[in-house]
Amino acid sequence: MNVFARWRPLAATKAEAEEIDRRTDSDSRSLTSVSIKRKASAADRPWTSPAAFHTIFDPDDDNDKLYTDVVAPSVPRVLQGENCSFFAYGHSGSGKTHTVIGYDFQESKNLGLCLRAAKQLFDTLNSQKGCQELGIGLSLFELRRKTGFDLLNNRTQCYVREGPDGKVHIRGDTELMEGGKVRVRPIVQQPCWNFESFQQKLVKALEQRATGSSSVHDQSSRTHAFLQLEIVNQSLMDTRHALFDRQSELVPVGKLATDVMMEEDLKSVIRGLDGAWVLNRDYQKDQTRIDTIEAEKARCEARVSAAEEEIEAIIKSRSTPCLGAKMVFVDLAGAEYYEADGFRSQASKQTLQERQEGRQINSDLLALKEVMRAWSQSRKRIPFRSSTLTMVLREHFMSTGKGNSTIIVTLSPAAEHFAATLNSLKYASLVGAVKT
Ligand SMILES: Nc1ncnc2c1ncn2[C@@H]1O[C@H](COP(=O)(O)OP(=O)(O)OP(=O)(O)O)[C@@H](O)[C@H]1O
Repeated sequence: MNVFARWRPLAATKAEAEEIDRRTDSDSRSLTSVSIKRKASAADRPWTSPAAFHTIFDPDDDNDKLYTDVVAPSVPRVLQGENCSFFAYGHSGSGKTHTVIGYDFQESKNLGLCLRAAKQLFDTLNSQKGCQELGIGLSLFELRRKTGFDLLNNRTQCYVREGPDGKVHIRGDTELMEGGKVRVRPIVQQPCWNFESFQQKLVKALEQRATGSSSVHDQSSRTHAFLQLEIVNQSLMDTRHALFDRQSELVPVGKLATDVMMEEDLKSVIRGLDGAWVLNRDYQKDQTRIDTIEAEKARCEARVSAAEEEIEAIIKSRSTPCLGAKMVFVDLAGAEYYEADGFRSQASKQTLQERQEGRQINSDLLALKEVMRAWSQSRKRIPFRSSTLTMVLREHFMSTGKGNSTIIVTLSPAAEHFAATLNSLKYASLVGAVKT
């Protein structure tokens, strides 16, 4: 994995008056290591990371510089059909949201990485022959504990489930429609055909992002936010909708088939005098009933498979290689360090629920680190199931080339955040220094 680090500027507050003493060293393999110590005093021993970082950005480097060095080199690969991902990792308040999403949506130098990427994609697609009909399908959801919230669909609650095909699906509740039809909404993907509409939809959706109290500040994003940009055309969008309709048809039929089977199984046994279950000789299993519903289920499954194949065919027969390519940006929830100095005062303001949430975030991040390490080393067993966060990311890791994943660790230079900064650097250097 490519690992970058970014120091944010000191905040103009009393608490951030003192700065961490830090030094950057490049080694012969062009990867960089960093040494930090709490104070400039000679008595304080520095901690030095392994050579694990591509670049360490200074507080003066703006989002534009980061985009040019970190994300822009991946755009030609996306245009060739490859998937890429970018994760922002760091303790609460270190600058993840500023980096990935940004807080200023007007000034181009301050745009978050995802918006800048969308801008470059649109500029390139508009200037290339045969690409004018392409757009970006935007999905945006946040993950809080084990539940997703679709920010492009009024924060509809979604659930992360592994399907019988072994794939992980994120879907809302089953909705009852007019005429008794049901629908199971997947995460919404909004097609955007120009940058302005992409920006508008993103900014509106971000208004729904949840904030809460972290051990550092009160306006912390206590969720992992996933932004996916997929290159789409109208025909791909239409076929996806057809697939969702067919999946919705399958849900009640599949449930009915299970119910019928269970009912018939239950009727065909009775409890004997000794309490044990024995065959009910007075009941003959209604095999015709079972076969009828199983045949209906098989028909629905075949319709789902046909729609899936149609999507595959559209992507395979693409006249432009980038159709279906994805860029994923993840603004991870901030790691929490309760015992670290500097965090105690704010941490004591947190509710029990917020502290439990903080522990859940830490365990998600630990699981992610293990997945990244196992995946980078091409290990046979990758522990995707160890958390909901890694389950959600499974499909993405499986479809992304090794060189196409990037982690950006964001760091506070304030001495009072020393312990948290040290932890973030240790985390990132463990991922970055993996021998493949
Ligand atoms: N590189 C930077 N340049 C200027 N300001 C920054 C930078 N990084 C962060 N900030 C500012 O610091 C504050 C905290 O940043 P941000 O909200 O991005 O942190 P975070 O890591 O996402 O926190 P949390 O995990 O708690 O949501 C914001 O006011 C942000 O504008």
